[in-house]
Amino acid sequence: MRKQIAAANWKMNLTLDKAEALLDGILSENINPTENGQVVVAVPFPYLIMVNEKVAKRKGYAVAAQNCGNKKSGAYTGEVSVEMLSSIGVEYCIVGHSERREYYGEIDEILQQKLVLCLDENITPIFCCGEALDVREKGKQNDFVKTQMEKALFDFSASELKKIVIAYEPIWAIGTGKTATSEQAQQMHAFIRSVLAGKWGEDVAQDVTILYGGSVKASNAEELFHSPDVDGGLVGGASLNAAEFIQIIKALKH
Ligand SMILES: O=C[C@H](O)COP(=O)(O)O
Repeated sequence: MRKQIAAANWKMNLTLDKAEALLDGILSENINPTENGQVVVAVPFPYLIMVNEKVAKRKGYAVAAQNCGNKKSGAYTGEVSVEMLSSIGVEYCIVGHSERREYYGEIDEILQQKLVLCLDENITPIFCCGEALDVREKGKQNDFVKTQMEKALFDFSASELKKIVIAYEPIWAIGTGKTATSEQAQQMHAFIRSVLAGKWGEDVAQDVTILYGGSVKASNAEELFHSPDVDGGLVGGASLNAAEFIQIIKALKH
């Protein structure tokens, strides 16, 4: 079975004391994900070391950055390089979240540079794609997501592509409480997998973990995650509550 991932994205929330308390709460239940299961906690840069120290001891848990610089190193004030992330033990990095695309002007070329740097440093990128409401209302969501994939992913070889996790996050479902139905999620995930198969072949497509993100919560996680092409979730708001996120971890396919 492909890797099944419950990924928390804390976004720009929590002070250090609250971040520590939340993490301790998440770790308190001692859930060991199955062989194919992985819990990833994507936290603000200042908390990466603290979180990594706690999760490194736990099988099946890993820390993620929410972003990284698109240059290797140098005079880029305020940026954090992939090499720095790697040097402190970060294993995953979110790339191309819609909030980065929308508020920080991250265009496809920048995202592709970040993906290359992550793969060079053996950090698993979680590449986000997904359409806005107006695109879905026009029925153009498949074309839109395929174009995002073509622009950011299509230059990679099959072996590189297999190291990337994809997160489908319809923008209209992020932080809105309006979750895609499990049918909508499954349809898009199957479509994404068919795009991967068309470019790299069916075997490669079957190996790629595709997460769903957008108002995942304890009450809908199991239904979403049990769709055949949904391999877990990238969870924002509900990951800020330990009890909710623990239920989401438990909802991963076994
Ligand atoms: O990265 C997470 C997504 O943006 C989903 O956020 P949300 O669960 O608050 O809707």
